[in-house]
Amino acid sequence: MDAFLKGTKRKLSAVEESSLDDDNESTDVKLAILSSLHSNASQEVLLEALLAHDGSVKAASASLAEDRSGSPKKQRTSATIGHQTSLRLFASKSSSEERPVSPKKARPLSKKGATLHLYDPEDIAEHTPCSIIHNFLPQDVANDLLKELLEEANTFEKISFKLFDNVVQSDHTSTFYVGSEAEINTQKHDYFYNGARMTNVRRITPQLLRVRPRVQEAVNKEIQTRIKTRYPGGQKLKHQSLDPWSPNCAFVNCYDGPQENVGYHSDQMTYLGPRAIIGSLSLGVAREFRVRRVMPKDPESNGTDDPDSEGQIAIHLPHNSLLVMHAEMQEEWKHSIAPAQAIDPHPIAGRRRINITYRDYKKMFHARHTPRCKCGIPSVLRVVQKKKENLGKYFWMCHGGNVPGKDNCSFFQWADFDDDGNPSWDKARYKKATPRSGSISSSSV
Ligand SMILES: O=C(O)CCC(=O)C(=O)O
Ligand SMILES: [Fe+2]
Repeated sequence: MDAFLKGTKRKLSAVEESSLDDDNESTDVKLAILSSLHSNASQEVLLEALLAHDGSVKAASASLAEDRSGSPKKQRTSATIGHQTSLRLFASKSSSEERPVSPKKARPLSKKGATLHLYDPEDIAEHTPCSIIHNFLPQDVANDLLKELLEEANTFEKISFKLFDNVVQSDHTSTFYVGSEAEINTQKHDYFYNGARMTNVRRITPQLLRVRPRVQEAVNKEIQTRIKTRYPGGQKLKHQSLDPWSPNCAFVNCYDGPQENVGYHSDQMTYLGPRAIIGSLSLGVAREFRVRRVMPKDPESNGTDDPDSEGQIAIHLPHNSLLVMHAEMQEEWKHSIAPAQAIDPHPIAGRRRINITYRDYKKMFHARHTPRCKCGIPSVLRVVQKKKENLGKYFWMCHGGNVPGKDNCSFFQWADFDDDGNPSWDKARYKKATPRSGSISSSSV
């Protein structure tokens, strides 16, 4: 998982109205400001509000004030899963065949500060960067996989990741599965996540292996449907790979009880390449997956843009559903698993939800090929999401500073991929260099 948001440390100054928009403040300062404005709220609630509003103290504060005034539409935690309904019931004419457009062009239905709940696969495909298949596996296959992973999950670990300036533990547990003993070794030695090596890597289990071809086939079909019906001109996106999606590893998460959650983030593209596609299978307790578009900042706006101006969309993920995160997801949207107020216990899993994200680690993005920073470790691949000037440009940067007690070496380099996402060091496949001029400091991304 990627680091969520970042800020540079500065000494706490007086709490002023003007500091509400200061993106450079550290989390501690932001929390202190929020705490002074909402003295009854716990640190946890304040941090959640800050996360939900992309680090904007002003937006977080407004939403906390609204919560306090009892507005029902501003619930931070989700209630138990609702009924299957479709937005199409309310629309006069809405069919994906009639309108082959990118979701970018579709009128946003979600509104600032509100959550739009979607259940229907067509609604989800139309309004989010995802598609979903309900009742994906034959019942016995889904149950066998669930039972196997519940057993595995007894020894999963919490992972540390960087949230603003603080390294925190996510409260849910997870483990990473790869294909062979040799791959376990390379994962443990060559690959870096949040500036450090991963220790908890396991060999893929029989049931994960059994299900993989079905996921592969379904995701490749969904990708083609997406391209034909949703992308401009029926063409794949720029930097999207031409290769069929071929998952070779799986990240498995376990959420035990309604409160275990994961905050808004984009997944790391470092070893998947740009326009990464992920097949995400949900088993056990149904939970809410939330997505929201990352809104770029207009340099003219003097920081008055609201990152939450489109609101968020909740996709309900019942047992045995396959969610495909399509090529626009990691660059243009963020996602989270929201804490729930209540859950419906599952007959096999009880309070637990298992999530498997099948991923396609690309050969040419192996950590031995990707640029190294001055710390001597493979750098992290990111994309400009906020500043309009360089929006959508990819870059490599040092993530060594995510390790407690270590600093970033400030390595920064624009990434160079061709239209099909091949990196420039892949001499056999890379087609044309995209001209990039001038040098730029990481502060302008
Ligand atoms: O649990 C889920 O459905 C999503 C998990 C996730 O976002 C991740 O592993 O990066
Ligand atoms: Fe994720």
